[in-house]
Amino acid sequence: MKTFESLYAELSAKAASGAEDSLTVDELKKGTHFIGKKILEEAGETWTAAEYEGAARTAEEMSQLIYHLQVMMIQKGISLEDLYKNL
Ligand SMILES: N=c1c2ncn([C@@H]3O[C@H](COP(=O)(O)OP(=O)(O)OP(=O)(O)O)[C@@H](O)[C@H]3O)c2ncn1[C@@H]1O[C@H](COP(=O)(O)O)[C@@H](O)[C@H]1O
Repeated sequence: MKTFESLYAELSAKAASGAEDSLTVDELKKGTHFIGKKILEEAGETWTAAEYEGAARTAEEMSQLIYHLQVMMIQKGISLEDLYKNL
């Protein structure tokens, strides 16, 4: 099972490697505007799931939101420490 930290490390490694089969690498190439739209999309889907679809579906959408947030972190050079100091 992955954690927030292990996923961030995995995505950072994917970004550094430029792996051609990586959706993360693809998304980073599409840039900030695209990633931002995904964050909005997944945030909305999280809200909808929370209203109408139960905990399991909400957790699934939250996981996708966290993923795209992490892609944006990497895109903008934001470290875990940069994030944690603001929590
Ligand atoms: N956790 C995720 C993850 N969550 C979401 N996504 C991306 O988001 C897509 C699914 O959500 P979308 O909204 O785009 O697609 P959808 O079918 O509309 O799904 P819903 O929005 O309806 O829920 C996937 O096709 C991925 O592009 C993810 N892609 C990757 N990961 C993790 O990142 C790791 C690295 O992935 P790669 O970079 O592709 O190797 C993987 O091992 C996973 O653990």
